[in-house]
Amino acid sequence: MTNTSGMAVRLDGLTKSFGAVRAVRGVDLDIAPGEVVALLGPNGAGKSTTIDMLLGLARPDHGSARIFGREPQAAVAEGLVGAMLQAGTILPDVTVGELVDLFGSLHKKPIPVEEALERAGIADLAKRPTNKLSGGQIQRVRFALAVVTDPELLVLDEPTVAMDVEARRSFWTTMHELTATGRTVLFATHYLAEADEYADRVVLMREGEIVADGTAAQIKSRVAGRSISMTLEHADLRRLAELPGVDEARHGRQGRVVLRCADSDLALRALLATYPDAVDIEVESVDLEEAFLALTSVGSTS
Ligand SMILES: Nc1ncnc2c1ncn2[C@@H]1O[C@H](COP(=O)(O)OP(=O)(O)OP(=O)(O)O)[C@@H](O)[C@H]1O
Repeated sequence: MTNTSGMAVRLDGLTKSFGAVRAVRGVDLDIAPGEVVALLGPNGAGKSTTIDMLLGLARPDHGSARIFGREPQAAVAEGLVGAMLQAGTILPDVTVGELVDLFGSLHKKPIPVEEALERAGIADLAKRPTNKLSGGQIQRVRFALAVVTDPELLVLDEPTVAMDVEARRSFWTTMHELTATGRTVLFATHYLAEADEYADRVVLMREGEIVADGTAAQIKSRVAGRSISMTLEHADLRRLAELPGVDEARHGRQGRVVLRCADSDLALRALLATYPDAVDIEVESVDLEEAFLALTSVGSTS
């Protein structure tokens, strides 16, 4: 049996430049077995370069990447890793079934082709020539190639990029079934909702560095905590802004008053003590999009 004890992924001081471009600047990241982690960041943040180094497709200038304690190439050769990358064409002049079979046969312990196609939701495409596929279907074939080796770790670079809403939903249903069996997943995405909904943990990158790492809820709360909105007659915004835990007070929609809070619990207690006539009170988290923009925009502090 394969020894897969220890961290599924361990990146230690990973650094890479392309000429003057410092693409990845000292990334440390541990991913435990069974975690589903989203790598989020704006264009050029260094996500693909990090993934390439993790898979042994690019050599770091400094630092190291390990998969279950092994060098990336060794882990890939052992079939411990399944990857779905954006780049790379799919072999033409074969059927989908033949392609997945060929790919599986290069590895030690492939699952049956039918099962890989089933897991990717393309059982009906087995006999389809690979040059007769839509963009979304090609993504699913890539996914079948990633799972046919029955890997412990799946690394997916923007897996749902060419899929419509329905295809995306069914893709994630399939992923859920896989992760329920304890597989580890690292996926890069631009869809914040996907990270929010499907990842146990979100790692935000900006300019080659990790700027936030936690559950989606923790990351949201990093950005100005929460907001409290209420109906309050004759509100004095200046005094409201001075309440403990409050950063800013403003008028919101439909005559409501909104407090942006660093500490919403503290602010709520102070609000109720000072303004008993505040009614219709709602406490809301900032959404991941606000947090993403705040934490990844150049010049923001983290
Ligand atoms: N082969 C290369 N040669 C030169 N510069 C590169 C190369 N690969 C990446 N870069 C640069 O390194 C930086 C990080 O790029 P990378 O592709 O890792 O970011 P990313 O977060 O994956 O972006 P995207 O979301 O657009 O895919 C960018 O400034 C990019 O232009």
